[in-house]
Amino acid sequence: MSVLLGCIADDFTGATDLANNLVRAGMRAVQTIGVPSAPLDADVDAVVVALKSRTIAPEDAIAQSLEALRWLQAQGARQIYFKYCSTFDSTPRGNIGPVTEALMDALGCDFTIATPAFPDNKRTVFKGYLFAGDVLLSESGMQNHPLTPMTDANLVRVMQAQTRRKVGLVDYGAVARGPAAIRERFEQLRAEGVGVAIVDAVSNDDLMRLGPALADMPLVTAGSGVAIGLPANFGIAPSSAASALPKAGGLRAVVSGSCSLATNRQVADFVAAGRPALAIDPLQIAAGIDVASQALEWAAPLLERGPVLIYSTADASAVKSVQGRLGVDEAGAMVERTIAAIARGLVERGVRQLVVAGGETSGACVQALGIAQLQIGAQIDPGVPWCHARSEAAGGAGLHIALKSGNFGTDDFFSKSFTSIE
Ligand SMILES: Nc1ncnc2c1ncn2[C@@H]1O[C@H](COP(=O)(O)OP(=O)(O)OP(=O)(O)O)[C@@H](O)[C@H]1O
Ligand SMILES: O=C(O)[C@@H](O)C(=O)CO
Repeated sequence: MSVLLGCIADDFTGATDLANNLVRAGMRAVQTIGVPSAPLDADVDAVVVALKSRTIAPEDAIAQSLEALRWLQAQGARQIYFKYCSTFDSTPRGNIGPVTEALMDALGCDFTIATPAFPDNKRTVFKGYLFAGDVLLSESGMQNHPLTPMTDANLVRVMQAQTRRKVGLVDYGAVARGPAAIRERFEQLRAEGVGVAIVDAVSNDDLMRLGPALADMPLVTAGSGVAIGLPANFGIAPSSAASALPKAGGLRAVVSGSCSLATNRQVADFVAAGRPALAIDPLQIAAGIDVASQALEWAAPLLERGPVLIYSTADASAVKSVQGRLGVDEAGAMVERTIAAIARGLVERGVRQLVVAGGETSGACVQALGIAQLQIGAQIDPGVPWCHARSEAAGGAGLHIALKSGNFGTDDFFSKSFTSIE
């Protein structure tokens, strides 16, 4: 079984986001948790290897990405896609630039693109400037991100600061004229010694015009948006069969460790609807209280009438205060461990439909659940599909799981997720 498109994603929810767009465009896709140790045993068109490499040391991100590349090549991948965040989360140290460069070297490729455009989630690129919603990236709140503050929206500058290859721009003029004009611009840039081209795109039509121009490129680097234009290059058309999953059953729950604005609204909406919800307090975890067991005891009698929500989600000032007392990394790790233990306990108690909010939180939960591979199903909201996976915590049985990026999803996401698979 040979895959067509081999993808490397720098975080878990981002991997699901990419796989979702591929499935919507007709590809059958699976997501692996880390680089598998054995050959793929699924008949699919695309594989997304999910790493947790966004904010680790650049040399570690390179090593993990190259290991993923080697595994994907061994599965026959004809084109490689490096997926990063639609808000281009990175610092001058990386990891977008260094990983791109290492993949280019390994593939012997002298030219690639970089575009985080994802119009379905209001990420657009114009004249090389990235917008999140109606404002420049650097005014969107991302300038205050604790790990990857994005203070410059000019992606040519941002990318140039993290790569030795020359960075150029395929601007909207070329993109609007279609694949031939885009290819012509690629050749012009290549002749000027450019190795990485930021590409403008403000709509899905732009991404569909970009797709054919990428058909012969060994490496594509992008957010998830560019993926919508690639399956057609392999003769694949959208089909609902690609997103078919086994029927969902079992108890329902949501766990959330995301403190993003969208997740805060989603928690408030769930609570306001009068549904059972329990907040967990990081300071109690730090005090040695067995918060996970208490949460599971609380949930047990409510699950039959579920869904229930267990969350550490809090607003920015509450998070800052906890971080001030416990330290940023320590607070994060403690909360992640606790939510992961809760997720495991819920599945051990019969939960088979689980929504997890937050990228880091999802990573911790998927690992605690003993999940190695996710089959991608139908979209709930842009960037977030239901997935199906075998889980050690379920005794090897399958469960449905949705991994939601912090800033994705409508306010009623937690309730509507479950009605969407009834
Ligand atoms: N109340 C809290 N106080 C301090 N830290 C918290 C609290 N709740 C969660 N955290 C930590 O904050 C981090 C949230 O990151 P996570 O990636 O899960 O969500 P996100 O940033 O909203 O999602 P994404 O990466 O998809 O945008 C985790 O490390 C989590 O453990
Ligand atoms: O591209 C995005 O915005 C998401 O898939 C993501 O990577 C969030 O961490």
